[in-house]
Amino acid sequence: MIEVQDIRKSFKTPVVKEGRFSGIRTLFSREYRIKEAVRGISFKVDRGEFVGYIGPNGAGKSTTIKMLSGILHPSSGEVIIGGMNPHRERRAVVKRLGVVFGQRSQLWWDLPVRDSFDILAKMYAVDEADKLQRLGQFTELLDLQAFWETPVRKLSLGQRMRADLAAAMLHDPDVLFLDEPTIGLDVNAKRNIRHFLKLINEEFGKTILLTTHDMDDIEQLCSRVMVINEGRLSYDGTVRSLRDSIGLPTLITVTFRGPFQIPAPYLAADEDSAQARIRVTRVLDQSVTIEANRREMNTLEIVKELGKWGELDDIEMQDPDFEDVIHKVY
Ligand SMILES: Nc1ncnc2c1ncn2[C@@H]1O[C@H](COP(=O)(O)OP(=O)(O)OP(=O)(O)O)[C@@H](O)[C@H]1O
Repeated sequence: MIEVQDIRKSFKTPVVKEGRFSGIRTLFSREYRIKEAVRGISFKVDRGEFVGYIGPNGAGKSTTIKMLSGILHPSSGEVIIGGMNPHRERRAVVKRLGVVFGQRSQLWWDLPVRDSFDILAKMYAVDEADKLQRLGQFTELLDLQAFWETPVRKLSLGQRMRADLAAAMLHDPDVLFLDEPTIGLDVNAKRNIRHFLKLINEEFGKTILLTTHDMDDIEQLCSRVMVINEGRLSYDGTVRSLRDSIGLPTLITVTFRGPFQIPAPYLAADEDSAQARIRVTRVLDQSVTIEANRREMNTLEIVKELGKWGELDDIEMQDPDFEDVIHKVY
């Protein structure tokens, strides 16, 4: 559905002059700085995938999304969406794309929400019956009715984001590019947006590329995640294997039914010994909490080992916090 072949994007910006009349001198300066925002990225996204596209500030995420949606022209490389090039066949591609930039609305600021939808329906040549059918669906899913007649500038951020998402879906695109759709939202509003995104991916089969700084978005929505760092992809795979590859310890708390005995080497966790693959971090009555690295020992091995210490009654696992995993990747 999306094919990206070695895309690059450099920005040329004038070097800012210091001192008196700096503005005017910068304007007429011939000195430029080249910023390589995207430095050769390739990937494919299949129909129906929900892919997270993450990276630190300034990594090149928005620049990539802008190249994919045809807003920016790559300095080199090629983008193909649904078999078409977004620059050469802009009109046809735009019909198959929905784009949401969380920081900026595509709705008309001073007009009631309803009017923006009327304009968009005309722009995308959505016929009246389809428009009404989709609006009915979105109104129900995103509760648009409450602010249907309100000018966009008076909407809360959560309402505005719901309206923007519905607007991006009005022409029934196959592919959605979402750049920070949950930015600045409270817990409840985020949950509503995530619920909607999950639904349109799973029930309506939309292919979604999601940029976000909220790792809960990624964990709850994406099966696959791509990490961009300084303009290059540094990871492309499942969220699960990203966790595992980073090798942060999993916390496991076991409760023993009767007496139990922790072998001495596990308590005196010596980093170099083989036993250090399991480290006891807390003992409280019948429960023992250990840290183990699942890159070194799989779950079954860990449980087998713990079973030698006493009769197991209960076991609880806590994966490393995804924020911590990502912190290591960045
Ligand atoms: N129009 C532009 N002119 C010059 N430099 C630009 C332009 N757009 C982006 N850049 C630079 O390119 C780099 C990548 O920017 P981009 O907005 O793609 O990052 P990002 O990963 O989306 O960051 P963030 O998470 O902060 O939104 C940054 O150094 C940015 O300053």
